Amino acid sequence: MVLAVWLMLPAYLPNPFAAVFGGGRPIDGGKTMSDGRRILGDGKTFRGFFAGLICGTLAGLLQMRLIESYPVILGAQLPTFGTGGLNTTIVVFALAFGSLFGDMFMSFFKRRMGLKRGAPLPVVDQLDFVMGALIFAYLASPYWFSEQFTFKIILVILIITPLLHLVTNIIGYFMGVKKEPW
Ligand SMILES: CC(C)=CCC/C(C)=C/CC/C(C)=C/CC/C(C)=C/COC[C@@H](COP(=O)(O)O)OC/C=C(\C)CC/C=C(\C)CC/C=C(\C)CCC=C(C)C
Ligand SMILES: Nc1ccn([C@@H]2O[C@H](COP(=O)(O)OP(=O)(O)OP(=O)(O)O)[C@@H](O)[C@H]2O)c(=O)n1
Ligand SMILES: [Mg+2]
Repeated sequence: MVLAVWLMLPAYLPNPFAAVFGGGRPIDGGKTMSDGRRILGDGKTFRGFFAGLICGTLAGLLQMRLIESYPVILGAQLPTFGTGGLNTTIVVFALAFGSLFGDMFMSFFKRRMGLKRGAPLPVVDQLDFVMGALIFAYLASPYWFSEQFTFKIILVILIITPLLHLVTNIIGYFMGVKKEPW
């Protein structure tokens, strides 16, 4: 489980940071589509996107520094991101970007379904950013991705993420960062 969380941290962290620092100008500019509904909604802002992207990428680069001193945590040999050098930065960036993109991508469909901003869509809300992160991480480094994201690791991610998402959202709700605890 530690491996799964380690690999996903650059994808996990953007969303809470987007929630903390989000707000201001919405990415869709307030525009609606032919169905009369917003393209993305007020829950997707430039500030949240870039704050999440920067924090997620920095987290991954920090992990690369941490691994130099602590290559093993809780008995698990920690993997590096990517194949080294620039590819490492590209993979970390891809995990953070994919996480935020996946979240936005599903917000688009939530609006098309007539769901208001903040309305829950169970399973989708918990896994949209995971799908985005995995797709972009694969595109960034197919070889590294297939080495690290084994079937078992992906299964663990699909099981623990809804749990982590729920707990984090509840924490965020009580912190006043989220309007809803989901
Ligand atoms: C171990 C268990 C069951 C729970 C631990 C939960 C935990 C460590 C939470 C971290 C605390 C935290 C980051 C609080 C932030 C509160 C906040 C600002 C929330 C607002 O954002 C909530 C939400 C917004 O995204 P949304 O658009 O999808 O609604 O964020 C969604 C949450 C995620 C995308 C997943 C976040 C997961 C983490 C931050 C995992 C952090 C894990 C660790 C620090 C290591 C834990 C170690 C092990 C071995 C589990
Ligand atoms: N790119 C982003 C993503 C998130 N957020 C902030 O983080 C909060 C939580 O994100 P999320 O739950 O995904 O947004 P919702 O408000 O639930 O909107 P949606 O129904 O589109 O998911 C948002 O309300 C918003 O304040 C942001 O500003 N910019
Ligand atoms: Mg939401």
